[in-house]
Amino acid sequence: MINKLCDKIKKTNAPIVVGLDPMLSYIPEQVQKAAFDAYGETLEGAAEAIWQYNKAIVDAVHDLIPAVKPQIAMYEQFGIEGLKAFQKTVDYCREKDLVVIGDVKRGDIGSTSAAYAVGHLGKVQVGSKTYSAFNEDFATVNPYLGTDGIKPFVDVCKEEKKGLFILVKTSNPSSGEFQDQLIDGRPLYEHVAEKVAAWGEDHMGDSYSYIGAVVGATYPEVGKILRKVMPKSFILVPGYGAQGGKASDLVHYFNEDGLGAIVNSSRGIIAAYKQEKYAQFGPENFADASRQAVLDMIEDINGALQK
Ligand SMILES: O=c1ccn([C@@H]2O[C@H](COP(=O)(O)O)[C@@H](O)[C@H]2O)c(=O)[nH]1
Repeated sequence: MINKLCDKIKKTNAPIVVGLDPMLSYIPEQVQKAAFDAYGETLEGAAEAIWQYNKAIVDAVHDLIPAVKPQIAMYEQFGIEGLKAFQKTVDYCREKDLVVIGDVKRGDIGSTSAAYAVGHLGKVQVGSKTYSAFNEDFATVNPYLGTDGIKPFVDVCKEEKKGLFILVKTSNPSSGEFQDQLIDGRPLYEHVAEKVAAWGEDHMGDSYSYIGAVVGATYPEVGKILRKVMPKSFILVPGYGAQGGKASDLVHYFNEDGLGAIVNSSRGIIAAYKQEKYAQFGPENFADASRQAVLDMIEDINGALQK
């Protein structure tokens, strides 16, 4: 899967990932109305609205991008119906040949991590049969529990040729509270990054490891350091756009081969029609606004990389 991600980035010339983080408040009136007419103002109605919204956006942008990153929290808030919409979204994006990064941020003691890994990346055994439940290509994982919490994910990734993005330095304002704490004179995120590099050593694709890292766009100086600590790890970079990360800050997250990082934008793409810049599209053409926002993001990132 890491080779597919690299190939698709080269083919689209777009080191970006569209975050499918649907909130009802982003979904235009007409999409909500159609869903509520069919299912009422119920959890099922909400799930239908987010599914139709996602589908329209994916249809509008899939040819431009290598990958999507559905954020499971936005679906889980609607319970089982929301999770069904998550699954439909994952399946639809895979049908469109997109790499799917499940932003699920799992991680627990080993036996529990094994169940998470099976559910999101592997196959679950039911009697004599096996099923892929959610079937994402990559999942985000929290490393706080240490090696025995990560190993089950790595084992499933090896079996299935799938990958991980492990939280190393997150984009949020408070991320430094724990992640910047010095241990033996170096911040915790550097220690975690060394582990990510080590965990990935024996699960390599052609050029990059299947085991990648999350490093926020909002801490570019840290990104520059971590790129060197994990030269073979792909970096998933959230925080561009809505959280303030800028393309010019992201140049050092990439390697000299032009690969090694993939920049996420969620609200900035899926709710583009709400921005003044894309107001001419109007809510009825929300998916066209998203397409334009993707084109602008690609130009912005590539422009910075070529300078
Ligand atoms: O450090 C992190 C890790 C994950 N995220 C997730 O990425 C998106 C960002 O959404 P935007 O709308 O582009 O701000 C969201 O799903 C976060 O949970 C992150 O932001 N930072």
